[in-house]
Amino acid sequence: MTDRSLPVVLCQTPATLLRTLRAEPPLVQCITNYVAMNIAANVLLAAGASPAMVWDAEEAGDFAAIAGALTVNIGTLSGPFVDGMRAAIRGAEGAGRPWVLDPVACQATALRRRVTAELVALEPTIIRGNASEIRALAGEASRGQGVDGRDSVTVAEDGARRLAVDSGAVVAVTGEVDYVTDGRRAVRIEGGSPFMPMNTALGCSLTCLCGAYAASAEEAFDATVGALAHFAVAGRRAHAGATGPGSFAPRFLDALHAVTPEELDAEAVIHATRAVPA
Ligand SMILES: Nc1ncnc2c1ncn2[C@@H]1O[C@H](COP(=O)(O)OP(=O)(O)O)[C@@H](O)[C@H]1O
Ligand SMILES: Cc1ncsc1CCOP(=O)(O)O
Ligand SMILES: [Mg+2]
Repeated sequence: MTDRSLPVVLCQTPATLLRTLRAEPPLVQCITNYVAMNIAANVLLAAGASPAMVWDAEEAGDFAAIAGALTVNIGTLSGPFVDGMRAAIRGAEGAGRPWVLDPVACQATALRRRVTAELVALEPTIIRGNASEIRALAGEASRGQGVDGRDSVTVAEDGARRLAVDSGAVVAVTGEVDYVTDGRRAVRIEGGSPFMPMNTALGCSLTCLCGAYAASAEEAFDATVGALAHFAVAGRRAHAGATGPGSFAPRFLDALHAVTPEELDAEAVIHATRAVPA
């Protein structure tokens, strides 16, 4: 890691968290969309975690109580999904487990705005979205086009800080350079690949990986940084041998699997920054 002030900002480095994740693979309940289910499950398995795409309301609450973490994604929203989300969040909270919200395309329709507002009020541990989604959640103008972000991470940083303070969640804004804040601390993470936004559901998969890291982390901030650093390092490695989004995809899975905890800390480019602007 490149920034000497990081030990002040992070209690547990990405390597520490990845070591624990691989030694005791966490069961992660992922309520995600139909596009992402298979892709995200493979991402979690490659990274070293144990995914379960369980969302029906009849069992979602019971399952959340036995999982290490829950992730909730509104990508292919419908009434039954929302019922499952409510039940799972109740189960996770009852069991004291962290849960992560992915507000896919939350700016796009009245239904998405309403459901996202309800979910944020239920106090997610972590919120992870692209810059357009985070700007919309923060009450700012969003240029998002459906599920795709069209804003820069930089313009979403102020909103992310306010959202973190107002919601109590750690907020991650992803894009070319990622930004993570809890309203007090903030870091930027470099890496990844321009082929990543050309592969559907990688953001959704990253949200699920945030859950995997949060399952055993002492702090949600460190867990979020760990998961994003893992993606950034694997993405940069995979880009090196790829000729386009198609050849990038299998290389990315291989890289998620191959990176060791020591290599993760050595290759991650993480910079601490001021959470409160001067
Ligand atoms: N231009 C880019 N260069 C490098 N990495 C990127 C780029 N755009 C997105 N990523 C990475 O892709 C992953 C998914 O982020 P993003 O595309 O913002 O989410 P979403 O798929 O939800 O819109 C993150 O790890 C992010 O850092
Ligand atoms: C294409 C699409 N349509 C509804 S959900 C979804 C996947 C979005 O995935 P991501 O937000 O990770 O790009
Ligand atoms: Mg997304």
